[in-house]
Amino acid sequence: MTTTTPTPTSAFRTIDDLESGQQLLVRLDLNAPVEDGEVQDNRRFARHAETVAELLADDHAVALLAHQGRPGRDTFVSLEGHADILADHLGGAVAFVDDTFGEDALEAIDDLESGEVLLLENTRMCDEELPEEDPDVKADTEFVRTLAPEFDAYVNDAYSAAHRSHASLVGFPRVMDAYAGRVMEAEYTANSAIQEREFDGPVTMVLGGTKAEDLIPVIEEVDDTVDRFCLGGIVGELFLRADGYDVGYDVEGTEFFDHQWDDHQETIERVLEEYGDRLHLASDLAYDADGERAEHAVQEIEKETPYLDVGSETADEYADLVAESEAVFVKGALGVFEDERFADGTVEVLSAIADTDCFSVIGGGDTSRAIPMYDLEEEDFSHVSVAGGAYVRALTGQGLVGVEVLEAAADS
Ligand SMILES: Nc1ncnc2c1ncn2[C@@H]1O[C@H](COP(=O)(O)OP(=O)(O)O)[C@@H](O)[C@H]1O
Ligand SMILES: O=C(OP(=O)(O)O)[C@H](O)COP(=O)(O)O
Repeated sequence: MTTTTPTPTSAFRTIDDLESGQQLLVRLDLNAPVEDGEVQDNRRFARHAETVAELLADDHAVALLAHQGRPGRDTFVSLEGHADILADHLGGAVAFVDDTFGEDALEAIDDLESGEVLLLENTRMCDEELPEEDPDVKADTEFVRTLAPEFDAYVNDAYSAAHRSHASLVGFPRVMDAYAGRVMEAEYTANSAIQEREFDGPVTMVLGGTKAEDLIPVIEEVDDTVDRFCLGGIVGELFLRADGYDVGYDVEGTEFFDHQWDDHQETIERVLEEYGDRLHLASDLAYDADGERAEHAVQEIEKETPYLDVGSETADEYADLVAESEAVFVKGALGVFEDERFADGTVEVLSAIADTDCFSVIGGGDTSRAIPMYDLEEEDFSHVSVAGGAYVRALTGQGLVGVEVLEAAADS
C-alpha cells in the first residue's frame, strides 16, 4: 500500500509541454551490467521504454543518446545490443547507427521519420563527452554544436546520470529547448520528497549494503529530516565495531571493511556519538553454520565469523519501526539477499514497508533487485529508484547538474 506521493515543485518543463510531431534528441541512461561482452537487461530499459513509447504515440521522431561503461573498462562497449533490448521492451524497432555525430549519424538522423526510433552510438566514445566540465564548456563542443541544429528539442530522461556534467547531459540544454522525460520527472519528485519534509509522522531511513563510505555523509546531511536510521549490511557492522563489538573486520578474503574503517573511523565514531539515540544497530546477526543459517546476539559475536544478515530480533525491531513510519527511504540491503538463507532481514523489512500505508522509496541498483526476486510488488512502494549515486545525492539535498540545466532552460 502507498500514500499519495508528495510533489516537490520542479522548475523544469516536461514532455507534457512539447508540441506533437517534433524531431527530438532524447538522452536515456541505459548503462547496464555487461557479461562476456554482452549487455544485460536491467530495469532502466523498461522504464525508459515507457517514455519513448509515449513520445512515439505523440508522433515525434526520436533519436536517442546514451552511454555504457567507462573508457578502459570491460563494460565500455557499443550500444548495438542495447538497441535490441530496448526494442523488446518497446515492442517495436529501434534502429542503431555505430556513430554518434559523424556523417553516418547525421544521415540516419536525416532519414528519421515521425514514429521512428534511432539509437546513436555510446556517447563516451566521443572525446568531448568526458570529462566533467562546466555546462557552457560542454555546450561549445563539436559534439553539441553538430547535433543540436538537427533537432527541434532535447529531452533528458537520464536521472540516474544527472550528477555527471557530461556533454550529452548538460551541453544541449544550454543551446536548445529542453524538457524532462517521465523517468526524470518521477525520480526527481520521489527522491527529492525527503527535502520537503511534509510528513506528519516519523521518517525512517534504512541503510545497508556495501558502500558504507557513501552512506555515512547521508546520516549527517539528512539530520533535520530523518527521525531514525536502521542500519544493516556492511555499514551496520562498521557502526557495531565503533560501538565496541568485535565485528566489521575483513575475514576470509573479504575486502569490505578494513579500508572503509581506516578511511572513515573518525567519522563513524563521531556520527555514533552525535546521532546515537537515532541510530538503530543490529542486536543479533546471522551467519553460515555448516551450510545452515544460524543467528546469535551481538554479545556473542566472534571476530572471525563472516556475518551475512541481521538476525530475526533485529529484523522484527526494524519492521516495527517501519510500520509506524510516515515515510521510509531505503538505500542498500540488510544482508546478502541473493542467497535465500540470508535474505530474511532485507525481505522482512521490505515486506513491512509494502504492507504499510507510508510514503516509500527503495533506492540502489542492487537492493531493488530483491523486489522481484522475493515476489514483492513494485506497486506496493511509492517509488523504486533506478538510480544509485544520483539517489544518494538527492537524499542529501545536493543538486544534480543535469536537473539544474533543465531548470535554467525553462527559465530562459
Ligand atoms: N553482511 C553483508 N556481507 C556482504 N555483502 C552484503 C552484506 N549485507 C549486504 N550485502 C550486499 O550489499 C549489496 C547491496 O548493496 P550495495 O551494492 O551497496 O547497494 P546498491 O543497492 O546501492 O547497489 C547486496 O548485493 C548484498 O549482497
Ligand atoms: O549507472 C550509473 O550510476 P550508478 O552506478 O550510481 O547508478 C550512471 O549511468 C552513471 O554512470 P557513471 O558512474 O559511470 O558516470
